[in-house]
Amino acid sequence: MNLIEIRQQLHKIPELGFQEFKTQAYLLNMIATLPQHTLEVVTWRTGIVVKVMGYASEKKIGWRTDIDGLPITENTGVSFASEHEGYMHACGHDCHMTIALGLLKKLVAEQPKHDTILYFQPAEENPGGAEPMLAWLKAERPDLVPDVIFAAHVAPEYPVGTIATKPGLLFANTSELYIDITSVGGHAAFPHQTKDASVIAANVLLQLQTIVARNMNPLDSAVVTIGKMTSGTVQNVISGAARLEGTIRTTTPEAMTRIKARIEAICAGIATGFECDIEIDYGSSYYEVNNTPLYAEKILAFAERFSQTTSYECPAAMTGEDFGYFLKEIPGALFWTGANTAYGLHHDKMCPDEALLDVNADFVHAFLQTL
Ligand SMILES: CC(=O)N[C@@H](CCC[C@H](N)C(=O)O)C(=O)O
Repeated sequence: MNLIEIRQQLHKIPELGFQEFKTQAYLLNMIATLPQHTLEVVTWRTGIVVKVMGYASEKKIGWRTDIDGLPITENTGVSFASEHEGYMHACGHDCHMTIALGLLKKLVAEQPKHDTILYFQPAEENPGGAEPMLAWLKAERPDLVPDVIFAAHVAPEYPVGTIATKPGLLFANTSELYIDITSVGGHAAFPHQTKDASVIAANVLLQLQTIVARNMNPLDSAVVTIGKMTSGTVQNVISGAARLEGTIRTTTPEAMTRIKARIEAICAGIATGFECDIEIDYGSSYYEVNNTPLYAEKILAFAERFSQTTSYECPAAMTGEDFGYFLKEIPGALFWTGANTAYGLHHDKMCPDEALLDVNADFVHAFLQTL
């Protein structure tokens, strides 16, 4: 089966974090079709670790792919659209898995010098699979912890063959943010008997906007975004409950701590002022993706030499990636790879150019041999 067919089959079965049962079964089946004499395959929850034994190994080289989808209803119109209503591979993880399978096929066909370990990691979007997967590896299978590790992420805005990364910080620290307001609802005509949760939520939303504008050094980038706000039930009832859902992004862990302290102070002040109850939950948080300079530079230099790619030293972005937890403990780097699609990540029409699959399987295979 060629890589385009594999990607299209994976695209049909997106599943949420730690529920990637069909995806895991599909990947295990594909891995089972390969000659097994150099392979060791182990599973961890819905993830898979595949070790390819090197012929004269002096180190363990890791390649990580994420495997989960998003709760988005697909609107691409492609013939191989998601068969799971309400779910979509809108962040390119179907492409990431296919590149990893293409890489594995090459490693089996041509045994590498060094042990090469592929990590099919669940739950990148939510709630985060990298941190618990690495903890399990360290506790139960330290022999499968790599000495160096790499990963790629599709980049809609770049042409296929563009390999973009940078030394140091590439992606932000992230934290989800959920704020629940509980107050007193009632009849729309008797506001004096209520404490309107919609008005309180509006105050919280506006005061949150002061954090980046007034509490952060303008030379430090940060984001506080509320992406979803819900309140009330019907037009003539004053709401007694509201919920704000968002995300925080920072370029340092210290800035994340500062922002959270400000959110808590603002919510405490509003709760006192409006006589209501406000609960904050930070959901899942990811550590920054901080590339080891040596390896980011190696990727860029190799992409410049390799016949199918060009290199671009890109700026950091406020996206998040739980691959940051691997890089917190293990040297390595993540790079963007061009996907040439008009729609951005997490868009319901995001549709990567499948030419990227073979280019990246070839590129990653050739790059890992240089280490
Ligand atoms: C590459 C990418 O788009 N990553 C996601 C990671 C989500 C982190 C978490 N669920 C959050 O929303 O904070 C991103 O949104 O950057």
